Amino acid sequence: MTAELSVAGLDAAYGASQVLFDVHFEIERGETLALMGRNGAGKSTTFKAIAGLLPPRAGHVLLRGVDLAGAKPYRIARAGIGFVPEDRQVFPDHTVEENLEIAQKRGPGGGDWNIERAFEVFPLLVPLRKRMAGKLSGGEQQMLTIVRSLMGNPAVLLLDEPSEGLAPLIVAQIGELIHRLREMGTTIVLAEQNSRFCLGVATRVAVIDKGTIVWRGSVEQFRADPSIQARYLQV
Ligand SMILES: Nc1ncnc2c1ncn2[C@@H]1O[C@H](COP(=O)(O)OP(=O)(O)OP(=O)(O)O)[C@@H](O)[C@H]1O
Repeated sequence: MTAELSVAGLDAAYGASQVLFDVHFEIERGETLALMGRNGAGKSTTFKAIAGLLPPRAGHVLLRGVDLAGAKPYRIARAGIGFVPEDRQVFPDHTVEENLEIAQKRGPGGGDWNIERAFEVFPLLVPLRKRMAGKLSGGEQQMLTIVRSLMGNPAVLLLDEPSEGLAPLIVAQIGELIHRLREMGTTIVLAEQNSRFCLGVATRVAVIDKGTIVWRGSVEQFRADPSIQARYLQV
């Protein structure tokens, strides 16, 4: 079976400074993979390299068997990789509805996401529909950026630290949103430092340390071995 997304031998650098070394992982359709690692381990850089924002120096990014490594970001997005960066880039002077409209297009993910469906599936957004995105709370903006990325009907969604900087109650709501997406069959790679959060929503785990994948396995295997957390995730 061809993996939905397969990353292999990925090297990436900022100028002369190489930060990713042979990053590799695979994800099957409908799975949620938690990419876990400390601050600075290389999670965001991995996503940027996959999404084409930092063209990789080497390696493959296969989406349903088609290699997208090094393609322009818009082509990668159009091919079906949706990326939600850490810094929640909403269009602040547009309403929630307009933010969703701007992103709406048919995609290869086979989904049939559109604005009306988004409001149906995520009713928390309904009362915010006419609000300016710049006036939303951090949690609401996070929810909006995730739902907005669905408007392109991606095959795979890359979520970079969606729980970061949010209050526990809001983190729980974001967790529910991701759960909901998973139940609907969305394929998700979730970069996180917050292990409690991501173990609640993920099916598989890959641990990255100093730009290299150091462990891969199921959530059950990860939970059963506290030494992994102690070695690679605690400060
Ligand atoms: N624009 C940049 N220029 C140079 N070095 C960078 C740049 N962005 C990140 N780095 C370095 O690359 C390494 C990996 O950073 P990255 O942001 O991918 O880590 P991360 O696991 O996502 O951590 P964080 O949770 O802090 O985002 C770090 O050593 C970081 O200092």
